[in-house]
Amino acid sequence: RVRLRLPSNAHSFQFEELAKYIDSHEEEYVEILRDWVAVESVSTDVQKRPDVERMMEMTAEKLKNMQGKVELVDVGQQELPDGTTIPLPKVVTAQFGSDSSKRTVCIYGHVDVQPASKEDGWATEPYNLTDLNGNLYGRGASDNKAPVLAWIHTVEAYQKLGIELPVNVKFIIEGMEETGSDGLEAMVKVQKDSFFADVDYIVISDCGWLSRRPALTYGTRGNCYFHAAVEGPKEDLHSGVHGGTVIEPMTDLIGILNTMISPSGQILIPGICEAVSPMTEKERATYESIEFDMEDYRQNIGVERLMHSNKVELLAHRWRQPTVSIHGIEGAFSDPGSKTVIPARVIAKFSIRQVPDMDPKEVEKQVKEHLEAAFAKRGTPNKLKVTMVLGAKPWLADPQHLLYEAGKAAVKTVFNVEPDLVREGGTIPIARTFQEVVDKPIIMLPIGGFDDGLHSQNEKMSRYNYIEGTKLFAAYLHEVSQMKD
Ligand SMILES: NCC(=O)N[C@@H](Cc1c[nH]cn1)C(=O)O
Ligand SMILES: [Zn+2]
Ligand SMILES: [Zn+2]
Repeated sequence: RVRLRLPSNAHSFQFEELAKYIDSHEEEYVEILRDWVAVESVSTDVQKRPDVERMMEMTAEKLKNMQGKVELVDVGQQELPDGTTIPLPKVVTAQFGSDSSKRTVCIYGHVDVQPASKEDGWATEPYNLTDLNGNLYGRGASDNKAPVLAWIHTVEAYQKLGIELPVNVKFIIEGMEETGSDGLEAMVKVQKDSFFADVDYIVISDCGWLSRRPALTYGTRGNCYFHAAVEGPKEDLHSGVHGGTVIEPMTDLIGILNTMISPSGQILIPGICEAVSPMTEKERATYESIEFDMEDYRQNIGVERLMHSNKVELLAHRWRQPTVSIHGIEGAFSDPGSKTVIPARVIAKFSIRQVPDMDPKEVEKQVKEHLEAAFAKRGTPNKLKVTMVLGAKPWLADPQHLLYEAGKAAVKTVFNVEPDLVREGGTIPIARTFQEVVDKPIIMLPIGGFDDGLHSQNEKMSRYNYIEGTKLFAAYLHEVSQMKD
């Protein structure tokens, strides 16, 4: 495609006007976030699938009302553990502008959320956006509904002010990110030469700052998610009547889970740590230069002691080392009160965050072999089945790329500081697919706060980050249009 090179003053940038418009629409932006948070679009719970579908419809509606070219793309069926299938939520795509003399930026985001209930220990109702002391509390507020809305409001602000968009903007918004972006990889492959054909850059705003300083993100960890099922008696048993006569599935399960990681956090599964690319001196120096207060971090997450006592080690273990996390056990008694039961079938859910140069296929083999050997050693008559349900690879970008220079300039415009260049411990499962299939540069441009409580109780988005973040996006589109490549 022949691209017309524009003189650098071709789009005189009206940042002040945009910022004023955004400020004056704050309450409207909060109200739409309230409507979005009210939708319990939990992708991990199939009972909530109608809510996820409704959320996708609402997203499409909003974009259609802005005269975008919008599609709700069918991405097929999800196979459930019992072998039945249900339709996956549709993926929303939208396009604003198709001027071949301009660059095209594709914004990715998601509008599904992690589960939440007041009983988990929330101070407020998780699906009722609560406005307290400058913070907007609600499930999905930061991850990822407010950032998606901030991008939509950015385009809307340009439109409403009659300022020409400096770049063409595309959106791809999904409703299954929190379970591993089911169906999206296949869709990206199918649409590589259609929807993605004219995309120059991909921008993702589904992560957070490291501190109060704005950040640009150049890496995410991947994730291999496992289910380990142990099956024993045909039904649950009374632990008084039968306890002492059967080898309990839960005892076996806890026993093998305990072989994966040492008390000090060392992964004990052979082959996992050996695959990790060693830290270079340059990387070490970069980590050393990052302003990060370990004590603030410790207090913020509320632990007595962190696993690492120096900043470089701590950041490395958040960003570029694997970790094993045990999330829960299905079939185990977990209600309040006491029940004297021997559960007949229990399924552990655990995951291992992935970093360069780990390979999920290898990890699957290593985990299965390790757990099966540990199980065999127990000499139990129970049955074990280990399944890897997600194998998402890590993503790493070149922070020297012009996209990051544009990010620095936009941060400077809005916040008048230099951003931190950071990596992210969490996973955006589709990031690596974008990198490999679409093969266009990606930047992660976060607006979430370091203390937003993603996936946790009392998740929030501050009004400050929501509004200033919208301005950041408005400035970023301008900076991308001005990049000299
Ligand atoms: N905001 C990104 C995020 O929270 N992603 C999830 C994705 C995931 C990984 N494994 C299963 N889902 C995360 O936990 O990192
Ligand atoms: Zn997210
Ligand atoms: Zn999330």
